[in-house]
Amino acid sequence: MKIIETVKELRNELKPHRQGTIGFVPTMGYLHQGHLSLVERAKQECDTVVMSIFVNPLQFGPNEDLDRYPRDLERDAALAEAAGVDYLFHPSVSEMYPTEILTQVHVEKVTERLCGASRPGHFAGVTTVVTKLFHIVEPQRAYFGMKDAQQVAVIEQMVTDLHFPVTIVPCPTVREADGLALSSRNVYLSPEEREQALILNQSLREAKEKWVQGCFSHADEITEYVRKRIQTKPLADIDYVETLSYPRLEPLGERMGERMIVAVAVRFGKTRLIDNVLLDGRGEETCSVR
Ligand SMILES: Nc1ncnc2c1ncn2[C@@H]1O[C@H](COP(=O)(O)OP(=O)(O)OP(=O)(O)O)[C@@H](O)[C@H]1O
Ligand SMILES: CC(C)(CO)[C@@H](O)C(=O)[O-]
Ligand code: BAL
Repeated sequence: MKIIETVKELRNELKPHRQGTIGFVPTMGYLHQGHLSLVERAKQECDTVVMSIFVNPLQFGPNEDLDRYPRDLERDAALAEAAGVDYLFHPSVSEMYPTEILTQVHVEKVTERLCGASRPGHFAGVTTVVTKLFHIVEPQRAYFGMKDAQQVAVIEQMVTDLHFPVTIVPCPTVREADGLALSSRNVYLSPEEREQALILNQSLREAKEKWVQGCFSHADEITEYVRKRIQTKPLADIDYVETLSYPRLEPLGERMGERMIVAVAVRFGKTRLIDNVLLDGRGEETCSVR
């Protein structure tokens, strides 16, 4: 595996690989099995696998955890290499943003709710950096986790609207044995917070079971069920619980959608965790976006 820090060098290195399929796994590092599952899938489908590790300042709000976001390049490089990554792109902030950036990519509507509402500017930061990365790597396939289901919907929309020649491959959320979705931010949790955070997956799973059994008559009932279950945990500070259509992420209110997502963001102390479940009759594992 080669570790590359500049755009120029990566473009040069990738030239001979352009005959085959290039698969791309963008990340912010501090790798875990969730990231590695994306690499595994890319290895199955592509000739060359590029992973980026870049903690993108543009997608963090002024009071968010940019400075304390966990970083460990040495450990990440060992994990990426063992997983079979061919090129690890790890640019500096000045390499990615050499001058003040005056061009940004904004996706409308699908960015209005959920994390788009609670993290203003976040998705413009994501779509802008992903556009830059796509232009640098020029992958045929790019791999994203459904833990960030809104991110998948937003990037799919961008790629469709702007004719990016890349296929977005959504991959299932990888969880700990007890159900907690793997996240780099889990390292911030105290043992007590971690224990109480299990309510996210528990309440979403229960909601899915009840939905399958026909216990809910409309979307708002599902939201209320999950909200009440999460509220039983004293350390849980709810940012949002919503049941929306997927991938358009439109409110359903007193209706049911054919394909819905129940998405949650909850703070435990200073740590904000997200999780979701798709209600589409086909199970979360299918997770195609369209
Ligand atoms: N548990 C997981 N299962 C599958 N994919 C995941 C998981 N966690 C993250 N990913 C995916 O890995 C890619 C990089 O995500 P990122 O580096 O932000 O990791 P993260 O652990 O989600 O970090 P954080 O939760 O702190 O935002 C994204 O496509 C994300 O959806
Ligand atoms: C896609 C991404 C790497 C863009 O910075 C980030 O949002 C992430 O890690 O999900
Ligand atoms: N996984 C999304 C990146 C972020 O939280 O900023």
